[in-house]
Amino acid sequence: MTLKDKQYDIKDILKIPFQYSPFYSFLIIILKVIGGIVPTISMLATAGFINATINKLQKNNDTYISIVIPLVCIVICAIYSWCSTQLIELAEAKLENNLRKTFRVFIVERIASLKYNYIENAESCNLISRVIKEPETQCQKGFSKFFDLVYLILKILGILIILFTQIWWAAIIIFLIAIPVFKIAIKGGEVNYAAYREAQKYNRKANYYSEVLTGRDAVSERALFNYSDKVNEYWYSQFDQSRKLMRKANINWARQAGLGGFATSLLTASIVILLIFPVKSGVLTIGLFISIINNVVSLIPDLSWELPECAEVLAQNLEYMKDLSAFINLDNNSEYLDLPDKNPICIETVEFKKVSFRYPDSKQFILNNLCIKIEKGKHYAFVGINGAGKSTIIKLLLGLYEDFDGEILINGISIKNYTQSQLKSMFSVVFQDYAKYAVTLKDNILLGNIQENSISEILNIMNIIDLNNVVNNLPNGIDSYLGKIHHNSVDISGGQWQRVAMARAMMSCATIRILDEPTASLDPISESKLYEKFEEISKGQTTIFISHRLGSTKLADIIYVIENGSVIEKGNYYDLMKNNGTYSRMFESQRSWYENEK
Ligand SMILES: Nc1ncnc2c1ncn2[C@@H]1O[C@H](COP(=O)(O)OP(=O)(O)OP(=O)(O)O)[C@@H](O)[C@H]1O
Repeated sequence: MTLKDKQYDIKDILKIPFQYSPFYSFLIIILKVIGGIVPTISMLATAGFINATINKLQKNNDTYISIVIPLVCIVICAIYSWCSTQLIELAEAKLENNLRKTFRVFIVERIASLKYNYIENAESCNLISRVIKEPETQCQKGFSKFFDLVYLILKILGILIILFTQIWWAAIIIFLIAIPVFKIAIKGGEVNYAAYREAQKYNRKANYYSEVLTGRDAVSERALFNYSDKVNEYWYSQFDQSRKLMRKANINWARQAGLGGFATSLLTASIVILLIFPVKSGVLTIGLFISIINNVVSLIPDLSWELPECAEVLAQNLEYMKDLSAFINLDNNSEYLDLPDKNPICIETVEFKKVSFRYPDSKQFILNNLCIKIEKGKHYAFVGINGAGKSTIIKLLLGLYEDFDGEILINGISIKNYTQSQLKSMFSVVFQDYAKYAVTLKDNILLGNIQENSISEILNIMNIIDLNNVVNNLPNGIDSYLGKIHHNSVDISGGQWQRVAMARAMMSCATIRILDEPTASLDPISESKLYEKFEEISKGQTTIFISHRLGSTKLADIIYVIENGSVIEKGNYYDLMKNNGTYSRMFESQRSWYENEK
């Protein structure tokens, strides 16, 4: 089941749980609606029981049955209240769990199908992090609070109707005071969510600094540079901003709720005193008087705390629905969820024809009339200073951004005419910031092609890429957990992680293999050797590699030198060295790195 692209509102707080977990949603409604009627029945039964008992004791003119029936009613009501509380808790937990298994999965899938630019944009990242933060709890809470509200309204109405039949003006005053209390609570809920929304921006940053301060990824640098105090200042500043925003909202809310509570308490105390007169004149029976006092007093927490809390949570939920609407309406493409095509198209040529590109929300062109041609079976290298646009070329090639000027042709056909599944099957990439998954070595490699589950293929790739030495030193071979999370897991070296990332990319049947400088933690000679290996195992295949260390580019058939998003030089190593241009100058400045290489 999916959610439609539309504006979500109060109706959807009810619809979504029904859509994903109809049984438990229905159970919660029934239990809460009956629960709302029970206090009125209990109130009447208590009054009947007291009156019948007084009659029996004082005048002996009542039968035992008239005592027993209301007593049984009181006991049944008490049992129902107890049992329904337990059942509701259970149903709410089940509902939340079902929403976690369905609704949350839908949201996660939706994130995976979002256009790439939203993932890199700070504003949409904030929106996504708000929407993905326990969506199942948000929905369950909104739904449950709505029916808590129904429960409270039924309970209050029951008491008010009985009170109305005895002293109508008291009922009307209570009713009138409930309206502003409710309105204040709704306003408070909106303000609180707005504060939460602002606070989340700071929380995201605080969480990041907290990870730097306590996480295992930065452990070595933390010890070396001893920067904890400095980063702690960054963390505290973000945390403090968030805390102040939430505290301000909470103080406002508590002040308003307190005022409502004070007014309600004062009013109910006056009503109780005023009820003494109808009792004295015989208009109100003692049984009903005691029962009304009991229930009117119970209205104090209901009106001053429970009702506002329901309204506040609902108001917050409505704001969440606005976020959900904004999130669902972000441009997405369900094709992004497709797995790579099992029969990849063989790429003969890829051509960038006068391609210009700027990132969304940015004015600066990163690629400027870029022209490059990639032909089957050749090895290419992209070189250039930081920020020249090399990785951006790869992002466009993968179809991550579609808004560019000029043409990108694959086998002479515009890239826009290929499906995501086809594009995914054409290229395998090892990125600069490749991931280190805390799963087994085998799964680390298998993630590169989850459709292929062949151990022999994994072993073959590990052999080609010289990972066997690594495996021999692992406690459970390829089933050993890597990283730092699991007990008994092994953290391998930077260079070994790079080989694992390369092995993962090689699991794909793609016809073009791309290395986007994943070798930063290797020294120049090791990098050069790794690229040699890469070339060797990719014989007959098309490869592109990006590197700042030019020793590795000697083997490339064609080197493109990129500057400001355009090609400024093109040729093989010998052509470019003869040219005496940018490449040759860069190469000479690095020559000493390779002098000892045999
Ligand atoms: N998502 C983005 N939004 C806006 N600008 C971006 C984005 N990603 C990259 N840029 C900018 O685009 C320019 C080119 O970046 P790119 O990563 O393509 O360079 P590069 O040549 O690969 O650099 P490096 O060698 O440092 O990896 C940089 O100025 C960078 O700041």
